[in-house]
Amino acid sequence: MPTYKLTYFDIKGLGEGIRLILSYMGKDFEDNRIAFATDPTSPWHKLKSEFKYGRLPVLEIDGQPIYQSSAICRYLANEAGLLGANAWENLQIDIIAGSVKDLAAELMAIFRDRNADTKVEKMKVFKEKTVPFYLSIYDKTVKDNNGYLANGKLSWVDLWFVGCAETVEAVVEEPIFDKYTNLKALKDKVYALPNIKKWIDKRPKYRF
Ligand SMILES: N[C@@H](CCC(=O)N[C@@H](CS)C(=O)NCC(=O)O)C(=O)O
Repeated sequence: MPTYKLTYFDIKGLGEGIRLILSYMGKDFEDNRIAFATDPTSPWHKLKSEFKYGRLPVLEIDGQPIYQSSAICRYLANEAGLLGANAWENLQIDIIAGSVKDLAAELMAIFRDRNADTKVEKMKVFKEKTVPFYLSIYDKTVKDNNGYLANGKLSWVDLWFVGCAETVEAVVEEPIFDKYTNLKALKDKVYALPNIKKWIDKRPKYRF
């Protein structure tokens, strides 16, 4: 039985989908969390150079580090049975995953902004334009895809999206899942999966 150690920040963000997939697989994993802070004086900045790409999440499998959230998800999904059935189906999953990363990157850019004024302005644009742009696409996609983001069935991108979207919801301080009802149904369905429900019940509570 391989050992799993996930190092990420004490947020959901790009790491929660990995926690959800490992939970779905019924794997025990070490949930190593680092205080989320982006300023140069934070503890993370002392640790950053210890990680090959200076970014998290990093998953260690039997001590072997692997990088890039979506690559990690895809790797685990192979064993979890959460990939598409063929190259075309995997393409549909990757298209959604790539766009979720674009959304996450926009949010990270705001976190990294050291100018208080531009930060407020960028957050306003994120909340009023960026989030509705992506979420209305995903909501319609779920509606047209039998209740899932790709291929009309559960895949790793559903789990990864739900984890990221919870962070977005907390950051914009608006109940986005109430507004986008197809996404709310997707989240409820994912959280009702028995192993995931166990994780949700025991996971640490963080603001985002
Ligand atoms: N492409 C990477 C992006 C990782 C990334 O940007 N992680 C952010 C947190 S969500 C991070 O490590 N930020 C800290 C930093 O850049 O110093 C992935 O998908 O894993």
